[in-house]
Amino acid sequence: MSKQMSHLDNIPSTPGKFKMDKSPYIHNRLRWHSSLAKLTFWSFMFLGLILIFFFRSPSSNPLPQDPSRRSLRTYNWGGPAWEKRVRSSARIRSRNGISVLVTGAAGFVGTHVSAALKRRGDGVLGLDNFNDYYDPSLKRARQALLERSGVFIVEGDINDSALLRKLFEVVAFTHVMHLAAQAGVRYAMENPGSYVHSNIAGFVNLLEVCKFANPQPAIVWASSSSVYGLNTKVPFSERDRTDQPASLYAATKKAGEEIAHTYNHIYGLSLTGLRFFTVYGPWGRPDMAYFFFTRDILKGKSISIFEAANHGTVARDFTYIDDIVKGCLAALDTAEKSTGSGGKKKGPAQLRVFNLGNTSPVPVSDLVSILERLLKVNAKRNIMKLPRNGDVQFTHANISLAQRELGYKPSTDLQTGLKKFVRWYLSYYSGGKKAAG
Ligand SMILES: O=C(O)[C@H]1O[C@H](OP(=O)(O)OP(=O)(O)OC[C@H]2O[C@@H](n3ccc(=O)[nH]c3=O)[C@H](O)[C@@H]2O)[C@H](O)[C@@H](O)[C@@H]1O
Repeated sequence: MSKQMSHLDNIPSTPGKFKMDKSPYIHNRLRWHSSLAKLTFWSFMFLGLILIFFFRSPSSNPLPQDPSRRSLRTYNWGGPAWEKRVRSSARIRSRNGISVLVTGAAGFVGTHVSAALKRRGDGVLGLDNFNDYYDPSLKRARQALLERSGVFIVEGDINDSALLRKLFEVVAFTHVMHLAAQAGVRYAMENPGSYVHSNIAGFVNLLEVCKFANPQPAIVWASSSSVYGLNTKVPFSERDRTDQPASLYAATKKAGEEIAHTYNHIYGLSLTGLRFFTVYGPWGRPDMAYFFFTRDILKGKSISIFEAANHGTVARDFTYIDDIVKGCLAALDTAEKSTGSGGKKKGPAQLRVFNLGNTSPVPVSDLVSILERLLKVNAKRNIMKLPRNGDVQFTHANISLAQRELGYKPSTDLQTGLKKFVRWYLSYYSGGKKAAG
């Protein structure tokens, strides 16, 4: 090795600069050639090893922190007992009921929608990968809640085509309520890959399986108010432009809407996208401001309240979960059948997008004041400039289309909704004994 190294040291880095005349090896060409051959051989070996390492090592992934990758672990599914649970959970128990595959069923909206469907006698089967974007024990608690009402959640990823095909083999779902997604606006800067994985690749995979299903299901799925991006005209209407997203999250939801158009156009899938406006309530998401503000106020930790340039107000059209659930069920109930079969379109199919908001934006500082009153604790407010990490200054929904077509009529104001949230929060975390994720 040391011998080779000495040769290596003597080989010029740029062959053009190699002056043969002055080389001490000029009289020993044979030895030099054999050394060169050895060097080439070892260089190739070395390169090969590097390549093997690069392609096999998990750290070669450009997004090593991607938590959704953990969801790619293999899940146990299949077998007669498993199929029996799937069938039983998806069995329709009321006249004119529907059978719905709910993706993201252990998520916030997914749990509430699954429970509501089950209550009215529809067949419901959940699917969730239980990733750890936020405290998975909260997802497990939601799962236990659903389990008690007879909803089985299959553990698996929407990117797993074999699993999805199997589910459609076992149950002829009439509808899919697609809520599995990588949520959160700010986290997209930390982990862009997880948004592409779930919101784009996962959605396409689901649509691919749905297009071949016989019968094809009607699909209702979660888009987002964030597609309105940097728009300044309020309230936001479905007819407004959606081509200036402020976050990768928003861009993936916008992409989802375009993908939905394509699958509707080519394969006759009936598709309804719901643009949710900052949904909150009991069993909510710990990554959302109202949730972690509550946790931090109770802990006496300071909270960051964003404001726009020149002390501009940052506001959200906060929408209570029960109103959102009603909108979701109405979207399922008014969804027309898909028209294709065997992967082929037979005729035009329904394609819809609706705003599901509350129509009354509330400044974030008012949200904090309401929480202070409900918690009877003063918040330590740290007013901060709105960071440029995906947040938009305000959202405000025009819901006349959803009102007309879905009978959607939100009825919970922020004060009432937060009261219900706080009651749940205090009982779930039993006075702060359990740490909120
Ligand atoms: O409506 C939507 O489409 C989106 O609503 C929420 O996104 P966001 O409205 O940003 O909700 P939060 O993250 O809970 O933020 C609420 C408000 O609090 C503000 N905020 C957030 C964090 C913080 O530390 N301080 C603060 O003032 C934000 O700027 C925002 O105005 C969800 O997180 C998204 O998944 C969803 O798609």
